[in-house]
Amino acid sequence: MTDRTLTGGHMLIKHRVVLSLGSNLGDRLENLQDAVDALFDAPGLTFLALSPVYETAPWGGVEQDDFLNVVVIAETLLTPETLLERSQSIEESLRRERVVRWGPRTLDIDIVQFGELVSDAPELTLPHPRAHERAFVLVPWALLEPDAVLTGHGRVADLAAAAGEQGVTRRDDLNLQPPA
Ligand SMILES: Nc1ncnc2c1ncn2[C@@H]1O[C@H](COP(=O)(O)OP(=O)(O)OP(=O)(O)O)[C@@H](O)[C@H]1O
Ligand SMILES: Nc1nc2c(c(=O)[nH]1)N=C(CO)CN2
Repeated sequence: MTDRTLTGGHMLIKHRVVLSLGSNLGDRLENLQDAVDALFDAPGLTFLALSPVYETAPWGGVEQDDFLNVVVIAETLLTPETLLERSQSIEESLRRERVVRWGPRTLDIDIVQFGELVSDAPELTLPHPRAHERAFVLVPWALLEPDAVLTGHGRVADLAAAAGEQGVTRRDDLNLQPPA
């Protein structure tokens, strides 16, 4: 969904973005809450929806603790690069450690989809190259927007069904507040 706004002679394009947040180190719920708050603290990102919290088995073959994952949907006039910088500085401020690929982390923010942009740049691949096979992304996203399409892969609810819900448990006892 794309909307164009004329501001000071510049054409700004509003994109709908889907973000995946995960944590499996420290106070996982607090890490997610801090990340949700920080994402929307600075201007340029408008909150649309937050999924319930899911507890998820680690994906990727590294033996580690279970994650808490959520999906956030927003609208933005930021460029993809600026949104990535914002996400990475939030990860750093939560002292995220990246020792092992796909290993434990206090916070991970992935840009799953940015409008319908497609990019194969290694710094920012869009849509996220592994989102279509990750139940921890697809199941929460499908709950918010079953009919959304993951660009190049199809309907999110169908992809979630194909990925299976095994290892993905909705935790209604864990509450995140939407950003203020
Ligand atoms: N869509 C994207 N969202 C976030 N980061 C991305 C994306 N595409 C490429 N990257 C790049 O991936 C790099 C490594 O990211 P990171 O360490 O978070 O990987 P990971 O979380 O271990 O694995 P994964 O990317 O499979 O979730 C980041 O520095 C970033 O530049
Ligand atoms: N369940 C789950 N597994 C993961 C996750 C995550 O957020 N949730 N993030 C990873 C980093 O890429 C690797 N594996």
